[in-house]
Formats: sequence, C-alpha cells, structure tokens
Amino acid sequence: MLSINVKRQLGETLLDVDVALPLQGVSAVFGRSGAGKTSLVNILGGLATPDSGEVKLGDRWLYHSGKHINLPPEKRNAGFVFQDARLFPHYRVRGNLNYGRKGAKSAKQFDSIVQLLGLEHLLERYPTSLSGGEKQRVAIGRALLTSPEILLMDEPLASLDLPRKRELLPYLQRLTRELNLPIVYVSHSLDEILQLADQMLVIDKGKAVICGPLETVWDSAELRPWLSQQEQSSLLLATVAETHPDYAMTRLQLENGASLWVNKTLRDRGERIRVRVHSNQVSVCTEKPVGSSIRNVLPVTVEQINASDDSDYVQLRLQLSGMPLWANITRWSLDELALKPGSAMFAQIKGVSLTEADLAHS
Ligand SMILES: Nc1ncnc2c1ncn2[C@@H]1O[C@H](COP(=O)(O)OP(=O)(O)OP(=O)(O)O)[C@@H](O)[C@H]1O
Repeated sequence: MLSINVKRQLGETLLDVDVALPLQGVSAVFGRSGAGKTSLVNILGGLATPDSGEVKLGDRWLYHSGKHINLPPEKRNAGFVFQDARLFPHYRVRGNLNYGRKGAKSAKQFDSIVQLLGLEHLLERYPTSLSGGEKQRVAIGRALLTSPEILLMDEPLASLDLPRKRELLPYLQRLTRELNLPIVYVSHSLDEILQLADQMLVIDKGKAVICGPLETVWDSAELRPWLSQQEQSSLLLATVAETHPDYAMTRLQLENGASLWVNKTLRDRGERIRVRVHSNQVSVCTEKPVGSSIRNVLPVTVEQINASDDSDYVQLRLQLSGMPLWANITRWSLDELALKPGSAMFAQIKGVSLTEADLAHS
C-alpha cells in the first residue's frame, strides 16, 4: 500500500489527508481546482514537505515527522510527470531519455520503453521540434527509465489541446496495462479517469472525501455534488458478446446477464469493458415499450429518488439486478408516473448514446 497520513497548511486551506492506496493499477486523484491535488502529489514525490504525518511506500517510510525521516526526491524511487514536459532543450530526445537513467539498466529496457511510447523515430530530434503530445511521451519515457517503484503523474494531459489529448491517451492506456507499475494520476477529467483509473480518491478543500475502487466512488453520494447534470452517469461492468452482422454495433453482456447494445464495433469477444451510461440518456417507462427506436430496454426497480428544491430535475437510482443505474427525469414525469422506491419499471438507453468515449477496458 501507499499509506498517506499528512497535514500541511496551504494558505487558508489545511491539506489533511489520511488514505491508503493499493500499489497496483492507477489511483486517480480527482477534485476541483485548488482542492490540493498537486500539493498532495508533490508531498508524495518529496517536492513539498508536510507539517506533520507519515508517507509509507510498501514497507519504506518516505516521510515520518515523528522519526525525522524525509527522503529527498531522488531517494524516493518515484517517477514524476508534470503538466508540462520540462525537457532539457539542449538535449535530443535520446539524451533526455538517458537523463536520470539508472546506469545498470539494460539497452533492452530502453528499447522496450521507446517502443511502448512510440519514440523510435523521434530519438534524434530536439524538444523544440516536438508536438506537445510527443514531448509528454518523452517526459513519461524519461520518468520510466529511472525504474521507479511508483509513477506520479500530475495532469499530464492538461496542457494539451483536444487532438493532442486524444493522441496521448492510448499511450497512457498501453502503459497502464502493460507495465506492472502503480500510478498516482491527478486529473479533473472524468473522461481520462474512466479510461485509466482503477481506484479514485476525491479531494475537496484539502480533505479526502472518498477513496475506493472506481465503480464504488463513481456511484457514491460523495461524488455527485461535483458533477454537472451532463456529467452524471453510471458505470456498468460488461463483457463483449457479439457484433451485429449488419450494423456497426456490439452487444455487451452485463454482469447480471442483461444485454446492452453500444454504438461501436468491438471484436475482442470476452473482453471486459466498463460502460459509462449518462443519466440524461436513461428514461423510464412503467410498461415495456413496443415499436421503440431505443435498442436497450432493461427491467429495473426504482431504489432511490433524489429530488431537491433547487433542482429542476430528479435523479433516480435504479436497480438493474444488482447494478446501480442512474436516470435523470423531470419532476413532471416523477409526478405523472407516481414513482416510488420499489416501483418496477423499464429503463431505456439509446444505443447511439453509448460511444467510444464511454467505453473503457476493465
Ligand atoms: N506553498 C503554498 N502556500 C500557500 N498556499 C498554497 C501553497 N501551495 C498551494 N497553496 C494553495 O493551496 C490550494 C491547493 O493548491 P493545489 O495546487 O494543491 O490545488 P490543485 O487541486 O492541484 O489545483 P489545480 O487543479 O488548479 O492545479 C490552493 O488554494 C493554493 O493556492
């Protein structure tokens, strides 16, 4: 585990976090601007010192105020990737990659990281000739070549425009799948977190609001206040079952056996997938609709109705045989359908609303 129990006064905000993150997969640190995400990751990397507390990586203390332990960054065995690549302009890509490379590491490791990040054809170039996404790939390569025990990434896509984000994301996905390296990944983008994270820590005003497996945090009441109506969604776990013979659509088998058609051709049968279903794209009917254009009609039970006076819509938490599915409906619909907890309904989800950005490897 990466055990973090630290306090640090940041201007008017007290960063006060006590969590343990598993040393496998990607732990996303999510929160609003100014929540304390960068301060936390800087503390983990030794770039900032807490006022008190402890940080333990596996069985090694990185910081312990009581024992007066505070390892400098270079002794922490942590790779760091920042928002901006921070490459040395006077070194070629090869030189940047070699910087900080542990002497004993083999040429084989260098080649495999260069290949993983698609840097082969860039090795002799200088940073000024690289795109933002290419620079970040070099920065990631440089961090990996220090053979870190953990990789700390502070919004590595934040400074890139949308096309460059799209270009870099698949490399990050490959890296997280192919390297057995725990990653702490700071982001305020749920799109990135959906694609990359296994765990999620939510920080608000310096405090850890919730921390746990991605699906649990995604469904939690603690996360909901952070999300706009458009961002509200459910995460369903599924397996690729079959592609449609005539249309570019794929049937996913949900964990409870139900089917979901999505607007993408996925050929890896049996592949495990996470599906994000936007709450605005889920409607409910009291009877099974006939003659509907909507491809996904699933029997559900109303579990919870969240209505607040300051909101013009109502959030329904539905039970889809053991899986939570959220729907946003109007108050008018709520009243007219006389919905109550326990009501048996049919949920409708448009196949066309489930696109590539909503699907992630699980
Ligand atoms: N050394 C410092 N002295 C005083 N205040 C600080 C210091 N470092 C950070 N802060 C303040 O602490 C708060 C948290 O900052 P931090 O950069 O960690 O937030 P963040 O969640 O990473 O934000 P963003 O998403 O905008 O990068 C901010 O209000 C910031 O101004």
